[in-house]
Amino acid sequence: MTDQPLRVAVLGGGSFGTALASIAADNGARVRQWLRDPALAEQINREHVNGRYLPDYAINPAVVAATGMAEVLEGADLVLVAIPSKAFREVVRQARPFLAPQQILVTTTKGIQEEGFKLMSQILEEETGFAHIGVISGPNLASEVADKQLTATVIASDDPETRTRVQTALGCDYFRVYASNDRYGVELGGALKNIYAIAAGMAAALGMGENTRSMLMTRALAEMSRFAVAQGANPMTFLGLAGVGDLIVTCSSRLSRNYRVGYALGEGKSLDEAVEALGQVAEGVNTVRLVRDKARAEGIYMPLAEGLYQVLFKGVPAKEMAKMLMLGEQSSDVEFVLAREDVQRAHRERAGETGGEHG
Ligand SMILES: NC(=O)c1ccc[n+]([C@@H]2O[C@H](COP(=O)([O-])OP(=O)(O)OC[C@H]3O[C@@H](n4cnc5c(N)ncnc54)[C@H](O)[C@@H]3O)[C@@H](O)[C@H]2O)c1
Ligand SMILES: O=P(O)(O)OC[C@H](O)CO
Repeated sequence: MTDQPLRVAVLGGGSFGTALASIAADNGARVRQWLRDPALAEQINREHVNGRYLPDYAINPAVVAATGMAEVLEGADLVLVAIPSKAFREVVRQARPFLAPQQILVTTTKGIQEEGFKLMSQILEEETGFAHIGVISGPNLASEVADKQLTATVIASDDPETRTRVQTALGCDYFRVYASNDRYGVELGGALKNIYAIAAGMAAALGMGENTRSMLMTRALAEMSRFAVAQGANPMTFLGLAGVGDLIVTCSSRLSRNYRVGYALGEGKSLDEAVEALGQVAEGVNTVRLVRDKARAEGIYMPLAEGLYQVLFKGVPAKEMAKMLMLGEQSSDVEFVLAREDVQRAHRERAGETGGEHG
């Protein structure tokens, strides 16, 4: 009896979906990719290039693209869903009639659904009720993955079969796949870092230096962890690839779409102009609004998210906001070591002793 190759289906014809499809094919899987645009599907099949999203990289010729859900999903062992958050549920619903419970369903999408503040793996679970559900997230700029630059990612699932099958399907000599059982933390990290990538792009366009970038990234990590703890997630996950790893790459690279939107805003473009010039989805624009609203509703201190919200949606100039943030509370460096409340209490006590002298 011969071993059947793994059968992988990728939903989405964007840059990351395409890069992952090519890796799976490099590893010997039978790969089918679903996308909406018949001309792009034809180009992938004929020229082995995705001219719209990854024009400069060759795709493994074994990847077969198609616009029919049924033919792509038929017999698939592993389904990777790489669709922007706004269309994610709609596409999963389209796929649902062709899915089966033994399949492994994995999201790569770093975004949040507004209704119910749902992460994409929660949507996979709600729409299918299947047991094998996971999340891929990490410092993974798609064009670098397509260029076979040495890269690492995380597969997060509480299901060991999902973790090991994805590690086998995608792990190779240029792409390492580390495992986590904190699906919520890994997924939340991927969504939250997009907010701070916009801020980092903005800071770069305003000519701010390396100290500023380092402060921004580190305070972003503190803010992300604070939010995660409030949502019941394990903040330790943010020490890994899907937390600090992804934060570093997305806050440092012009290859990041979120960083580029921030950069355009820092150059004085309006949000509409910045998004239009990008021509792709920067998930952070929507995420900042959702996270800021949730933080306010739940009383979570998130000055960076609030400041960015004011710049993006309320017309506050980015430079003004940076100045205001520098005059905000000087709280604890690492809140797991020294609680923020302890710093605040010490300031209040000192102010009481000195009759309000600045602490
Ligand atoms: N691009 C990256 O570097 C990268 C890296 C890691 C993770 N991700 C995440 O993976 C997800 C997918 O990213 P991507 O870069 O592959 O693609 P993308 O976000 O640019 O778009 C994905 C694809 O979805 C399609 N699409 C959009 N709306 C649709 C709809 N209503 N119905 C059907 N298809 C629709 C687009 O046509 C495109 O082919 C993103 O949400 C992103 O957060 C991206
Ligand atoms: O292009 P972005 O900003 O969506 O970021 C891409 C990836 O998330 C980087 O890991």
